[in-house]
Amino acid sequence: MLPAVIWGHWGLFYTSARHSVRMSSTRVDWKGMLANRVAVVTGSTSGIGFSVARRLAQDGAHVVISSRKQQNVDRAVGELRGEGLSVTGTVCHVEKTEDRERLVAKALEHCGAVDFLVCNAAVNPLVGSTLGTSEQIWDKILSVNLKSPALLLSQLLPYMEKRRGAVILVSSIAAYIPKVELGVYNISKTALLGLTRTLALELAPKDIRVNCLVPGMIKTDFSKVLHANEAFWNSFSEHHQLQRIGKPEDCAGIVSFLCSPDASYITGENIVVAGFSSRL
Ligand SMILES: NC(=O)c1ccc[n+]([C@@H]2O[C@H](COP(=O)([O-])OP(=O)(O)OC[C@H]3O[C@@H](n4cnc5c(N)ncnc54)[C@H](O)[C@@H]3O)[C@@H](O)[C@H]2O)c1
Repeated sequence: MLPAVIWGHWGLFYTSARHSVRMSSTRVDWKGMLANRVAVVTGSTSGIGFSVARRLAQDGAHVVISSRKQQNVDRAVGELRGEGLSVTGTVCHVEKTEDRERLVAKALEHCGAVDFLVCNAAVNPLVGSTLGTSEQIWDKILSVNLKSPALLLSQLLPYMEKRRGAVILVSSIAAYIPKVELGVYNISKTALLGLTRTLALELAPKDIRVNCLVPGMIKTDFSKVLHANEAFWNSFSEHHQLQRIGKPEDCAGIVSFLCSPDASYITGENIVVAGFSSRL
């Protein structure tokens, strides 16, 4: 029973506690923690978004998968359904109004309401210096990474009210430790910290919590251009206290926790999942 006690009183120990429960012979069934809840995850056909979608569904939520290509949506939905999870999916390029409308409609098919929104989609970071960036690239990065989460939330909000739900924005350690190679991406991810706080204030009266996941270097296709670059990795890994690169699963449990009732008094926070603390 110890893991359950740990979970109840110190929610942040949830991931390891849950893991130990799964590994033990006396299994405690955690499924159902997010039962009867509906989650929308953008950019969820690969990497961190896919891992988050899988974990929310494992914890009982019905999850709506989305990203830009139908074939990727079909593959992700097929894989998770094959694991017995409750998921649906649709194409949603987060910049496109009509795609966001389609995503909202798909999410409402399950029970007419939505509980959780995880804004994970973002455009590839490597653009170089801020002052050398064209106006077109500025617009693209700010549109996908910053504006689209707010616009999607405003479209979903009427269906999230009275559900005591949660929003998770996905920033980056680049917001805390900017790297010159990442230019405008650093800025878009820093602005998400401000969006988190502003939305937390705006939505508190509706009992909707808004928090921010701040991943460090996580091994995905998105970050390959960075972690496969020896010079970049050597300079970045100087920060690391845990001597490894992160896995998408390292981010998934914390998102599930932030959606769960055990996080019901947490809002406006940034949670760094980076293998180090920028404060140490
Ligand atoms: N991997 C890392 O090291 C790292 C570090 C810090 C932050 N992040 C953040 O984590 C999030 C996920 O990144 P990842 O590493 O899992 O990348 P990934 O490339 O594995 O996944 C990104 C997903 O977003 C989708 N996507 C991209 N642009 C989109 C758009 N316009 N509309 C809809 N979907 C779109 C892709 O199809 C893909 O499914 C991003 O917000 C990224 O900024 C990643």
